[in-house]
Amino acid sequence: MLTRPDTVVLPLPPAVSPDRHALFLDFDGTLVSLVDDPASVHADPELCDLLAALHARFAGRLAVVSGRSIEQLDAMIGPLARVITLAGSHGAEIRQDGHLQEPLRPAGLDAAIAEAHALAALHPGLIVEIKTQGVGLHYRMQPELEGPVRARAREIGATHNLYVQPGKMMVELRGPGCDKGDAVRTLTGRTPMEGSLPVVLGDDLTDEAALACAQAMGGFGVLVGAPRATAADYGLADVADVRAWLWDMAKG
Ligand SMILES: O=P(O)(O)OC[C@H]1O[C@H](O[C@H]2O[C@H](CO)[C@@H](O)[C@H](O)[C@H]2O)[C@H](O)[C@@H](O)[C@@H]1O
Repeated sequence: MLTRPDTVVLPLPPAVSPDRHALFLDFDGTLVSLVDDPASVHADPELCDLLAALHARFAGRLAVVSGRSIEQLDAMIGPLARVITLAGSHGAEIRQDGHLQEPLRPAGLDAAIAEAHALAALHPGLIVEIKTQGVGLHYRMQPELEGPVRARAREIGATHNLYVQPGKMMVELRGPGCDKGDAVRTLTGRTPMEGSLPVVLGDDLTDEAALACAQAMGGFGVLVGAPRATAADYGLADVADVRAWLWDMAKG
């Protein structure tokens, strides 16, 4: 539920404690800045150092919870991705201690990918992003395509029984039935996060389920970016502020 109206400037988050809290961090727009081409994103050395420091300080009570697939997170983050807990594909995939939990690939996904490519063939600025559980249509380079692309995505989703996931300058077709809040609930029910209060940082609509979950479980959510309707209690302005706040938490 979006409990905060879109005009409210949220306060800065309080400090969190490794003894009481678990950290759930969104990736794009929270840990790394948004760019035109989703395939060009990678975790820079400072971000890898930060995640490693948080993983150590919070004794494993850290997860990256992303709309990206775990396959993509592995490629973007590198070897450290094998060490930290990951929830990918908007909560559908979870990997912890080397154990991967993933649903079946959605039945209609290959047909949806073919239709996404057919649409992109008509619009050179449209990027098709193929993921293990979904397909994204990115119009950041041609924002005027938002209306028609979202309309076509709704048609493709209805035809192939796929959930239409809106995002920033993109829309995705993915398997239905899970969200990032489910991933937060699942992980906080397991060692080493069991009993911890979840703290969720995220910027996009897909993060709202996790932000609401954190608040409902006695933790809190932090919205990254400009004020908007949100379930988060706190806010940070941008990726640089997120990293600075997280470094403070990592150093204690
Ligand atoms: O949950 P996240 O980790 O934030 O993933 C959400 C989506 O992020 C990516 O798209 C966004 O970042 C792109 C690269 O900066 C940008 O071009 C795009 O406009 C943003 O929406 C990713 O490509 C998607 O697959 C994720 O679902």
